[in-house]
Amino acid sequence: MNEPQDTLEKPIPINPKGRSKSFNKLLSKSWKRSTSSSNASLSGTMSDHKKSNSSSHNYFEDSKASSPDTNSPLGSKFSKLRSLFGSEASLRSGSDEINIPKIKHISPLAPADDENFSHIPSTNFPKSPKNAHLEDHYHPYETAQNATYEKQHSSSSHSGQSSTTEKPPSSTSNLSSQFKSFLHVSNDNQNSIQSDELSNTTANNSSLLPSYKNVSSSSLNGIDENEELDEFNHASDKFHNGGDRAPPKKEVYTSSLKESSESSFVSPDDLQAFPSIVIGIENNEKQGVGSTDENSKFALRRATSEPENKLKTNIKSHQTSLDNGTQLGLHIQHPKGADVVEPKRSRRLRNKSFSNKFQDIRVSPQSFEKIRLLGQGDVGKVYLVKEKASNRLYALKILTKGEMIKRKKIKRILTEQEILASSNHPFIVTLYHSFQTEDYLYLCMEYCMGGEFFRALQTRKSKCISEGDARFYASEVTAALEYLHLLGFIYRDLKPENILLHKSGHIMLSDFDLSVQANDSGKVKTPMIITPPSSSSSGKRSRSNTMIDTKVFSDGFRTNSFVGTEEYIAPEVIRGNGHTAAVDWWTLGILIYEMLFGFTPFKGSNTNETFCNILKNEVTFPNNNDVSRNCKDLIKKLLCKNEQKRLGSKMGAADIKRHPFFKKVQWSFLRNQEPPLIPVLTENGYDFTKLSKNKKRQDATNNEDLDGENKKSSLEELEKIMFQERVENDDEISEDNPFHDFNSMSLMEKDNDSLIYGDNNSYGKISYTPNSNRSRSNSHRNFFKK
Ligand SMILES: Nc1ncnc2c1ncn2[C@@H]1O[C@H](COP(=O)(O)OP(=O)(O)OP(=O)(O)O)[C@@H](O)[C@H]1O
Repeated sequence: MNEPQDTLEKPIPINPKGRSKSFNKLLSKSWKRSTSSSNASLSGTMSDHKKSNSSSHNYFEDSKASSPDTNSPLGSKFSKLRSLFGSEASLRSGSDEINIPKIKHISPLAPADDENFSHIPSTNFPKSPKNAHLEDHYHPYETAQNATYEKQHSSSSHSGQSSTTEKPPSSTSNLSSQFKSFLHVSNDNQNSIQSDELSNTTANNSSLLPSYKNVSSSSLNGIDENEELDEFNHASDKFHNGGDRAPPKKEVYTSSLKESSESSFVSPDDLQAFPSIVIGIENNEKQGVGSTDENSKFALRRATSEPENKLKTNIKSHQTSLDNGTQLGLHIQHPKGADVVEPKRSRRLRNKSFSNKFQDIRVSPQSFEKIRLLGQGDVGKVYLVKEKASNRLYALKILTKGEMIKRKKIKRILTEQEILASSNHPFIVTLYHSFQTEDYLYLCMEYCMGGEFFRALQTRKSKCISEGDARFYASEVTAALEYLHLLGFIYRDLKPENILLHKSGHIMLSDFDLSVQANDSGKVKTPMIITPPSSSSSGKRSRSNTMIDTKVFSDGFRTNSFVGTEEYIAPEVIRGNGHTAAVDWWTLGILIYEMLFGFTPFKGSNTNETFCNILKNEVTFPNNNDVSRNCKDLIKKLLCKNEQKRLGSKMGAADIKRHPFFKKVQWSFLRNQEPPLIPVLTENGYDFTKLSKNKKRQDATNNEDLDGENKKSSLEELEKIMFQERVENDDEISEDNPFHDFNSMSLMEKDNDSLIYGDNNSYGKISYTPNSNRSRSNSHRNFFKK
């Protein structure tokens, strides 16, 4: 059944310096060091932060201190905060991101073709030692193809990319309601088209793409791949030049919720949105944690969330497709109609775009019992906890308010909450509760038992995986990014550390604190439904290949922040000319490369060298015949330094999904794919928390002034407070509180699939076992060979 554990490599402890952190965090830290002499402990209660008033003050010296609201019963409470940050208004609007001038020193490393850096001779660029041993991969055919493809791409110019400055997160209500409405329609229609897709996919694929076979074998057949790539490049040309675009007026969903009755029509032919109705293999028996039954399949069920009135209006029109879905064995939440009792929502929550999913807070810190520390970031810790009442396991992220104020991370957490709360996607971690106390913010999320995908990679001998397995993870990441882009968010921090593994082995994107909301104009944007040109002589449009232009949601948006993770950062971010959602497609290219080869393509011996390589070097591939031409072509197109020619820059995810590398992927059924490996909690596994103990120790437990015992008791003291403080309800938070926009709320749970606590497990050690249900063609064996 499973291959023995000893085929796994013991992961090497991560050198804290070896693996780069999200870059914005590095910059904030160095900037902070040069501007502040704070000696306050980096984590702790607000009283700790009182001590650091003088140093914190530096950050807000331009702000006018607001006088304490002596009339307010909450005045005294917030005086603690005020003493730290002066004007809360300036805090809320203040950018917490470091602008590019901070790193302008690297600009001489920019490529010679960039007009800003044309004076730098290219010979001055140090060669990455990593790249030095690599085969220079300039296959004449590929080079020619790339040239043709890029020429084709560049022919359709980018208009409307005006420069806008990044603004604090605003309500996404317009966009979100439109999108949710869109998704709602698409979900239902999705059901009706899925059966068609099932029967048509093979036919369509075979008509569009000449060969439909195992990629590992097709990789040996250069001719087939050349044809596919030719076809893709040719189709791209037609596609991007408006070739066979569906007429937008008639078939495109054009409206927000307000016009639900007339606007809910979308031709089933034209939809291939990612459905939020969950399809999957039902796991009727609830699995206890610690079950090591690798044959168990877990459905990734999500409650669909729709405003009740919308559901009622559309019940009739969608009943048929819902029924069709049921026949197909899909999990569909049938609306309860008249029985629905409106749950209580605070006034503030009612104004939020995600208010249909959440109700007033139902839990408090005391509702949870700490099991263990899962990890920690700059301003907080993530604990594995069990909810006392239900025995369910969750990951509870606890962030220290004072620390967030000092590090100007308030905007970050608001964005993170907004994204987690707005999302309803199988590959994005579910937020169950969020709340705040006097000193802390809490995000209670789905516990991703498999931990970081990065750790799973570390257990491979060569730290890499087979192409088939890389395709699996890349397709799930693409779907998650597509969804985020549709919501109007740019993720900006894709890397294996931020991809968590669900107990089922599917991915879960997490850590959205570097994300940005691209559509802050309040303008409702219209998703374009596009049908790519058919290669068949009949010219009949293929329904399974119909795509949505996700780029429309961030059109015209550019932001100048310097964010990302060193080895994953896109050239346009380094150049500082602003960047768009295309940065996410760059990072996807780096991720696929790292999955395949075990290292990133531009890593240098120091930050400057890495940036230089990113700006100057073309991606090269090790002499590795295991990787197909299609795969290399995809990576090259994603790692195109010119963001306007980069794959994904025209239609967003639709561009990527059409690439021949993904030709076998059935995008609507990603959740039904068998993951290459299943995480298992077992005493024979690895304790990754211990491995990463050097990572980001920023808190009181790392205070050099404390010895071992004192550190321990200091942490225990803090944890006591974290799990004891009283929840502050939304209405208790005054408007001048910097955390006013952080909602205390609970998900309206219809279907909670969280793990149940079992006390026979330490929850400390994880191993990854091959999925015996994954077919041979999915090459899980290769995964474990590596
Ligand atoms: N839902 C979850 N399930 C399981 N483990 C999690 C979950 N969320 C976070 N973790 C673990 O906690 C660690 C810290 O999470 P966090 O979101 O703070 O990310 P970070 O990037 O390390 O920190 P930062 O907040 O500074 O970005 C992660 O690296 C991960 O190992």
